[in-house]
Amino acid sequence: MKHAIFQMDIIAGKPEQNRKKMEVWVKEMVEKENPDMVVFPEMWTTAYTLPQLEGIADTNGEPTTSFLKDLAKAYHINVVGGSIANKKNGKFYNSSLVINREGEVVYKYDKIHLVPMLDEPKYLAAGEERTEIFELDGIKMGLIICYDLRFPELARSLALKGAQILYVVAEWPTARKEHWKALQIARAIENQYYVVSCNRVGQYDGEEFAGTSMVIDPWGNTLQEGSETEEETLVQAVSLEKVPQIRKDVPIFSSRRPDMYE
Ligand SMILES: O=C(O)CCC(=O)C(=O)O
Repeated sequence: MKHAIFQMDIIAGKPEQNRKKMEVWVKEMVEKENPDMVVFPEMWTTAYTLPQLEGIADTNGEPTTSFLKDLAKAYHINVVGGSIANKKNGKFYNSSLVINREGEVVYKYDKIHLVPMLDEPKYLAAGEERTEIFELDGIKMGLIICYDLRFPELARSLALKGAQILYVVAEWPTARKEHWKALQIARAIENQYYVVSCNRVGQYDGEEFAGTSMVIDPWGNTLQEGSETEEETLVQAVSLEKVPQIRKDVPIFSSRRPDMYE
């Protein structure tokens, strides 16, 4: 499973321009790297322009869902579509979507942990649906959004449901960069799956974002790490045989004692 991860600098409040930028990037990537999967960051159509979402957020996932479905079909690639500001029933959500090579939406998720440090609870509604795993090219996967990374129960629940790769889409600030790295490595080691993340770079409203998108294997080795400041693409293939092997070598799932702590 070859990934192309777009560590993007987002044009604040300009969804059309960001979609255009994404389209150009996908076309280039497909020609150059022929990836199985492309991965985008959190809130990549608008950035954190939360007070101005009326008029620039999607409505019921549109137009971004159709845009990504067309891209997936045209280039026959899987798309972990980061997340977008999304208006539903009069409320704004931070919504993720995942699309397969046939252009079918295989997963939707509204961020359940809203981040107080970026004022999300003031402007957004929290998702109320439990996270689930999804499957692409026969591989079971999970997805979380940024602040969700701080809640190990969520990453563990996806491992227990069978995820072999955890995607983390983010706009994680530089101020807490060390947490970003350490938590991703911890989630990979404790769940013995791959962690593949996509964080934005650049600044908005005085906040600088940390880049440092990562691919971490189930042993906790960092296979790829993006720069802290530059817009760039990370390309990394992952081989899934490592997951059962490491789970056999260090059998934490059979050693667990949920009766003692749940
Ligand atoms: O938890 C953090 O420090 C950052 C979280 C965040 O920026 C987000 O969820 O968008």
